[in-house]
Amino acid sequence: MNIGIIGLGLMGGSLAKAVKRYGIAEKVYGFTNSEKNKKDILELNLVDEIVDLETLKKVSDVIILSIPVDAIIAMFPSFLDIDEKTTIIDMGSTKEYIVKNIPSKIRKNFIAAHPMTGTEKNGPKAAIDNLYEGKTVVLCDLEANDNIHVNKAFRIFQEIGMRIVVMDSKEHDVNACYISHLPHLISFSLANTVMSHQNPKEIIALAAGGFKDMSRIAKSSPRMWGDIFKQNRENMLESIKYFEEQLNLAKNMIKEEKYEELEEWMKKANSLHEIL
Ligand SMILES: NC(=O)c1ccc[n+]([C@@H]2O[C@H](COP(=O)([O-])OP(=O)(O)OC[C@H]3O[C@@H](n4cnc5c(N)ncnc54)[C@H](O)[C@@H]3O)[C@@H](O)[C@H]2O)c1
Ligand SMILES: O=C(O)C(=O)C[C@]1(C(=O)O)C=C[C@H](O)C=C1
Repeated sequence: MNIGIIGLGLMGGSLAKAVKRYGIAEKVYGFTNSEKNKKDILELNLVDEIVDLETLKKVSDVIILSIPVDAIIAMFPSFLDIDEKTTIIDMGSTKEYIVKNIPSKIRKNFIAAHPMTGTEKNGPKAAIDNLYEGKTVVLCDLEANDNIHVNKAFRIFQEIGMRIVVMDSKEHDVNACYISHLPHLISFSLANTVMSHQNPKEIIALAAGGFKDMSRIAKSSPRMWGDIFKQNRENMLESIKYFEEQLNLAKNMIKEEKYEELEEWMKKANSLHEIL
Protein backbone atom coordinates (compact mmCIF):
# COMPACT_ATOMS: atom_id res chain seq x y z
CA MET A 1 0.00 0.00 0.00
CA ASN A 2 1.00 3.65 -0.42
CA ILE A 3 1.06 5.74 2.74
CA GLY A 4 0.74 9.53 2.73
CA ILE A 5 1.86 11.37 5.84
CA ILE A 6 0.71 14.92 6.55
CA GLY A 7 3.09 16.59 9.01
CA LEU A 8 6.57 15.10 9.20
CA GLY A 9 7.74 16.12 12.64
CA LEU A 10 8.49 13.83 15.57
CA MET A 11 5.44 11.56 15.17
CA GLY A 12 4.97 11.62 11.37
CA GLY A 13 8.70 11.43 10.63
CA SER A 14 9.18 8.52 13.04
CA LEU A 15 6.18 6.74 11.50
CA ALA A 16 7.64 7.24 8.01
CA LYS A 17 10.85 5.58 9.21
CA ALA A 18 8.90 2.69 10.79
CA VAL A 19 6.65 1.88 7.81
CA LYS A 20 9.70 1.89 5.56
CA ARG A 21 11.77 -0.30 7.87
CA TYR A 22 9.02 -2.93 8.18
CA GLY A 23 8.26 -2.85 4.45
CA ILE A 24 4.61 -1.94 5.05
CA ALA A 25 4.48 0.80 2.40
CA GLU A 26 5.40 0.49 -1.24
CA LYS A 27 5.82 4.26 -1.28
CA VAL A 28 5.70 6.88 1.45
CA TYR A 29 4.50 10.33 0.36
CA GLY A 30 4.72 13.42 2.52
CA PHE A 31 2.99 16.76 2.72
CA THR A 32 4.11 19.65 4.91
CA ASN A 33 3.02 23.27 5.20
CA SER A 34 6.51 24.41 6.11
CA GLU A 35 9.13 25.32 3.49
CA LYS A 36 11.82 25.23 6.17
CA ASN A 37 10.90 21.66 7.14
CA LYS A 38 10.82 20.49 3.48
CA LYS A 39 14.60 20.81 3.26
CA ASP A 40 15.11 18.80 6.48
CA ILE A 41 12.59 16.11 5.43
CA LEU A 42 14.41 15.58 2.13
CA GLU A 43 17.89 15.67 3.70
CA LEU A 44 16.79 13.12 6.31
CA ASN A 45 15.26 10.98 3.57
CA LEU A 46 12.06 10.55 5.62
CA VAL A 47 9.75 10.07 2.60
CA ASP A 48 10.07 8.90 -1.01
CA GLU A 49 8.49 12.10 -2.30
CA ILE A 50 7.08 15.37 -0.99
CA VAL A 51 3.90 16.17 -2.89
CA ASP A 52 1.06 18.70 -2.76
CA LEU A 53 -2.09 17.83 -0.83
CA GLU A 54 -4.24 16.98 -3.88
CA THR A 55 -1.60 14.53 -5.17
CA LEU A 56 -1.18 12.95 -1.72
CA LYS A 57 -4.95 12.39 -1.53
CA LYS A 58 -4.95 10.64 -4.92
CA VAL A 59 -1.92 8.39 -4.51
CA SER A 60 -2.34 7.26 -0.87
CA ASP A 61 -4.26 4.19 0.33
CA VAL A 62 -3.80 5.46 3.86
CA ILE A 63 -3.39 9.09 4.92
CA ILE A 64 -1.85 9.75 8.34
CA LEU A 65 -2.45 13.10 10.04
CA SER A 66 0.44 13.90 12.37
CA ILE A 67 -0.15 17.61 12.86
CA PRO A 68 -1.36 19.62 15.91
CA VAL A 69 -4.88 18.72 17.04
CA ASP A 70 -6.52 21.99 15.92
CA ALA A 71 -4.83 21.66 12.51
CA ILE A 72 -6.41 18.16 12.19
CA ILE A 73 -9.87 19.70 12.53
CA ALA A 74 -9.03 22.56 10.17
CA MET A 75 -8.11 19.97 7.50
CA PHE A 76 -11.43 18.09 7.55
CA PRO A 77 -12.96 20.02 4.59
CA SER A 78 -9.98 19.00 2.42
CA PHE A 79 -10.96 15.32 2.74
CA LEU A 80 -14.61 15.52 1.73
CA ASP A 81 -13.85 14.31 -1.82
CA ILE A 82 -11.67 11.40 -0.68
CA ASP A 83 -12.13 7.96 -2.29
CA GLU A 84 -14.27 5.66 -0.11
CA LYS A 85 -11.41 3.11 0.01
CA THR A 86 -8.90 5.64 1.37
CA THR A 87 -8.27 5.37 5.09
CA ILE A 88 -7.47 8.46 7.16
CA ILE A 89 -5.79 8.03 10.55
CA ASP A 90 -5.16 10.90 12.95
CA MET A 91 -2.47 10.63 15.62
CA GLY A 92 -3.63 13.55 17.78
CA SER A 93 -3.25 13.49 21.57
CA THR A 94 -6.94 14.35 22.14
CA LYS A 95 -9.80 12.33 20.75
CA GLU A 96 -13.31 13.36 21.82
CA TYR A 97 -13.41 16.80 20.16
CA ILE A 98 -11.79 15.45 16.99
CA VAL A 99 -14.25 12.54 16.72
CA LYS A 100 -17.23 14.84 17.37
CA ASN A 101 -16.18 17.08 14.49
CA ILE A 102 -15.43 14.47 11.80
CA PRO A 103 -17.77 15.25 8.89
CA SER A 104 -20.33 12.44 8.40
CA LYS A 105 -19.19 11.99 4.77
CA ILE A 106 -15.77 10.67 5.91
CA ARG A 107 -16.73 9.19 9.30
CA LYS A 108 -16.41 5.56 8.08
CA ASN A 109 -12.92 6.23 6.67
CA PHE A 110 -11.58 8.14 9.65
CA ILE A 111 -9.74 6.21 12.37
CA ALA A 112 -9.12 8.17 15.57
CA ALA A 113 -5.79 6.99 16.99
CA HIS A 114 -3.42 8.07 19.75
CA PRO A 115 0.02 6.48 19.94
CA MET A 116 1.11 6.54 23.59
CA THR A 117 4.72 7.36 22.86
CA GLY A 118 6.72 10.47 22.09
CA THR A 119 9.42 12.81 23.31
CA GLU A 120 9.74 16.48 24.24
CA LYS A 121 11.30 17.29 20.85
CA ASN A 122 9.58 18.41 17.66
CA GLY A 123 10.12 18.88 13.93
CA PRO A 124 11.60 16.50 11.30
CA LYS A 125 14.99 16.35 13.03
CA ALA A 126 13.25 14.90 16.11
CA ALA A 127 12.10 11.83 14.13
CA ILE A 128 13.69 8.66 15.53
CA ASP A 129 13.92 4.93 14.85
CA ASN A 130 11.98 2.61 17.15
CA LEU A 131 9.61 5.26 18.56
CA TYR A 132 6.63 2.93 18.20
CA GLU A 133 7.99 -0.55 18.91
CA GLY A 134 6.56 -2.13 22.07
CA LYS A 135 4.33 0.90 22.75
CA THR A 136 0.54 1.21 23.00
CA VAL A 137 -1.78 2.87 20.51
CA VAL A 138 -5.36 3.73 21.50
CA LEU A 139 -8.01 3.47 18.76
CA CYS A 140 -11.28 5.22 19.58
CA ASP A 141 -14.94 4.77 18.68
CA LEU A 142 -14.25 2.11 16.03
CA GLU A 143 -17.94 1.16 15.82
CA ALA A 144 -18.34 4.13 13.44
CA ASN A 145 -15.72 2.78 11.00
CA ASP A 146 -15.93 0.39 8.07
CA ASN A 147 -14.00 -2.84 8.57
CA ILE A 148 -11.65 -2.25 5.65
CA HIS A 149 -10.38 0.89 7.38
CA VAL A 150 -10.14 -0.72 10.82
CA ASN A 151 -8.21 -3.63 9.29
CA LYS A 152 -5.71 -1.31 7.57
CA ALA A 153 -5.11 0.60 10.81
CA PHE A 154 -4.64 -2.65 12.78
CA ARG A 155 -2.22 -3.92 10.13
CA ILE A 156 -0.03 -0.79 10.20
CA PHE A 157 0.11 -0.43 13.99
CA GLN A 158 0.65 -4.14 14.61
CA GLU A 159 3.36 -4.45 11.97
CA ILE A 160 5.34 -1.59 13.49
CA GLY A 161 5.20 -3.46 16.82
CA MET A 162 2.45 -1.66 18.71
CA ARG A 163 -0.09 -3.00 21.20
CA ILE A 164 -3.61 -1.90 20.29
CA VAL A 165 -6.14 -0.76 22.90
CA VAL A 166 -9.69 0.08 21.81
CA MET A 167 -11.50 2.73 23.85
CA ASP A 168 -14.32 5.23 23.88
CA SER A 169 -13.00 8.72 22.98
CA LYS A 170 -14.50 10.36 26.09
CA GLU A 171 -12.85 7.82 28.36
CA HIS A 172 -9.58 8.21 26.41
CA ASP A 173 -9.54 11.96 27.07
CA VAL A 174 -10.08 11.54 30.83
CA ASN A 175 -7.27 8.97 31.06
CA ALA A 176 -4.92 10.89 28.74
CA CYS A 177 -5.51 14.00 30.86
CA TYR A 178 -4.18 12.33 34.03
CA ILE A 179 -1.28 10.41 32.51
CA SER A 180 -0.09 12.95 29.94
CA HIS A 181 -1.81 16.33 29.77
CA LEU A 182 -1.78 17.19 33.51
CA PRO A 183 1.88 16.03 33.89
CA HIS A 184 2.86 18.37 31.04
CA LEU A 185 1.03 21.29 32.66
CA ILE A 186 2.75 20.53 35.99
CA SER A 187 6.16 20.39 34.30
CA PHE A 188 5.53 23.75 32.55
CA SER A 189 4.45 25.16 35.94
CA LEU A 190 7.57 23.88 37.70
CA ALA A 191 9.81 25.34 34.98
CA ASN A 192 8.04 28.71 35.25
CA THR A 193 8.29 28.63 39.05
CA VAL A 194 12.08 28.42 38.75
CA MET A 195 12.28 30.82 35.79
CA SER A 196 10.26 33.40 37.79
CA HIS A 197 12.75 33.25 40.66
CA GLN A 198 15.15 36.17 41.14
CA ASN A 199 18.14 34.19 39.97
CA PRO A 200 17.14 31.06 38.03
CA LYS A 201 20.66 30.39 36.73
CA GLU A 202 22.02 30.08 40.27
CA ILE A 203 19.32 27.52 41.13
CA ILE A 204 19.69 25.56 37.90
CA ALA A 205 23.46 25.30 38.34
CA LEU A 206 22.68 22.68 41.01
CA ALA A 207 20.17 20.71 38.91
CA ALA A 208 20.59 16.95 39.17
CA GLY A 209 18.36 13.99 38.25
CA GLY A 210 15.26 15.05 40.19
CA PHE A 211 14.87 18.43 38.53
CA LYS A 212 15.84 17.12 35.11
CA ASP A 213 13.27 14.27 35.32
CA MET A 214 10.51 16.65 36.40
CA SER A 215 11.29 19.37 33.86
CA ARG A 216 12.18 17.37 30.71
CA ILE A 217 8.72 17.68 29.21
CA ALA A 218 8.64 21.46 29.91
CA LYS A 219 10.72 21.66 26.71
CA SER A 220 7.70 20.43 24.68
CA SER A 221 6.11 22.45 21.85
CA PRO A 222 3.81 25.29 23.10
CA ARG A 223 1.92 25.17 19.78
CA MET A 224 1.11 21.47 20.14
CA TRP A 225 0.26 21.67 23.85
CA GLY A 226 -1.83 24.85 23.59
CA ASP A 227 -4.17 22.98 21.23
CA ILE A 228 -4.30 19.91 23.52
CA PHE A 229 -5.13 21.93 26.66
CA LYS A 230 -7.83 23.75 24.67
CA GLN A 231 -9.45 20.59 23.27
CA ASN A 232 -9.31 18.77 26.64
CA ARG A 233 -10.28 21.89 28.64
CA GLU A 234 -12.99 20.36 30.88
CA ASN A 235 -10.85 17.40 31.95
CA MET A 236 -7.86 19.71 32.44
CA LEU A 237 -9.83 21.99 34.76
CA GLU A 238 -11.09 19.05 36.82
CA SER A 239 -7.66 17.40 37.12
CA ILE A 240 -6.03 20.75 38.06
CA LYS A 241 -8.63 21.07 40.84
CA TYR A 242 -7.67 17.63 42.24
CA PHE A 243 -3.97 18.44 41.87
CA GLU A 244 -4.44 21.73 43.75
CA GLU A 245 -6.14 19.75 46.54
CA GLN A 246 -3.07 17.49 46.83
CA LEU A 247 -0.70 20.50 46.81
CA ASN A 248 -2.78 22.18 49.53
CA LEU A 249 -2.81 19.00 51.61
CA ALA A 250 1.00 18.86 51.43
CA LYS A 251 1.28 22.61 52.11
CA ASN A 252 -0.88 22.39 55.23
CA MET A 253 0.89 19.31 56.59
CA ILE A 254 4.23 21.16 56.29
CA LYS A 255 2.79 24.40 57.69
CA GLU A 256 1.22 22.60 60.67
CA GLU A 257 4.30 20.36 61.08
CA LYS A 258 2.27 17.15 60.72
CA TYR A 259 5.30 15.17 59.58
CA GLU A 260 3.92 11.69 60.37
CA GLU A 261 0.84 12.43 58.28
CA LEU A 262 3.09 13.76 55.52
CA GLU A 263 5.04 10.49 55.55
CA GLU A 264 1.82 8.46 55.22
CA TRP A 265 0.77 10.69 52.31
CA MET A 266 4.10 10.01 50.57
CA LYS A 267 3.79 6.24 51.24
CA LYS A 268 0.49 6.31 49.38
CA ALA A 269 2.28 8.01 46.47
CA ASN A 270 5.00 5.32 46.54
CA SER A 271 2.32 2.67 45.99
CA LEU A 272 1.69 4.05 42.48
CA HIS A 273 4.83 2.27 41.36
CA GLU A 274 3.39 -1.11 42.37
CA ILE A 275 0.93 -0.78 39.47
CA LEU A 276 2.89 1.36 36.97
N1 LIG B 1 4.99 14.75 20.67
C1 LIG B 1 4.47 13.71 21.25
O1 LIG B 1 5.04 13.19 22.20
C2 LIG B 1 3.17 13.15 20.74
C3 LIG B 1 2.76 11.88 21.15
C4 LIG B 1 1.55 11.34 20.65
C5 LIG B 1 0.77 12.09 19.77
N2 LIG B 1 1.19 13.34 19.42
C6 LIG B 1 0.33 14.09 18.48
O2 LIG B 1 0.91 13.96 17.19
C7 LIG B 1 0.66 15.13 16.42
C8 LIG B 1 1.97 15.65 15.87
O3 LIG B 1 2.86 15.94 16.93
P1 LIG B 1 4.44 16.01 16.74
O4 LIG B 1 5.02 15.82 18.09
O5 LIG B 1 4.87 15.16 15.61
O6 LIG B 1 4.61 17.55 16.32
P2 LIG B 1 5.77 18.21 15.45
O7 LIG B 1 5.68 19.67 15.73
O8 LIG B 1 7.06 17.52 15.68
O9 LIG B 1 5.33 17.93 13.96
C9 LIG B 1 4.18 18.44 13.37
C10 LIG B 1 4.53 18.85 11.96
O10 LIG B 1 3.34 19.15 11.26
C11 LIG B 1 3.58 20.22 10.36
N3 LIG B 1 2.28 20.86 10.15
C12 LIG B 1 1.57 21.62 11.01
N4 LIG B 1 0.39 21.98 10.48
C13 LIG B 1 0.35 21.42 9.23
C14 LIG B 1 -0.60 21.43 8.17
N5 LIG B 1 -1.76 22.06 8.29
N6 LIG B 1 -0.30 20.74 7.04
C15 LIG B 1 0.88 20.09 6.92
N7 LIG B 1 1.82 20.06 7.88
C16 LIG B 1 1.55 20.70 9.03
C17 LIG B 1 4.59 21.11 11.08
O11 LIG B 1 5.38 21.79 10.12
C18 LIG B 1 5.41 20.10 11.90
O12 LIG B 1 6.62 19.75 11.28
C19 LIG B 1 -0.07 16.11 17.34
O13 LIG B 1 -1.44 16.03 17.09
C20 LIG B 1 0.21 15.58 18.74
O14 LIG B 1 -0.83 15.89 19.64
C21 LIG B 1 2.36 13.88 19.86
O1 LIG C 1 7.67 11.01 26.64
C1 LIG C 1 7.36 12.14 26.31
O2 LIG C 1 8.18 13.04 26.21
C2 LIG C 1 5.99 12.47 25.98
O3 LIG C 1 5.63 13.58 26.21
C3 LIG C 1 5.11 11.49 25.32
C4 LIG C 1 3.64 11.68 25.58
C5 LIG C 1 3.38 11.55 27.10
O4 LIG C 1 3.74 10.51 27.65
O5 LIG C 1 2.83 12.46 27.70
C6 LIG C 1 3.20 13.02 25.08
C7 LIG C 1 2.05 13.22 24.43
C8 LIG C 1 1.23 12.14 24.05
O6 LIG C 1 0.18 12.40 23.27
C9 LIG C 1 1.69 10.82 24.30
C10 LIG C 1 2.88 10.61 24.92
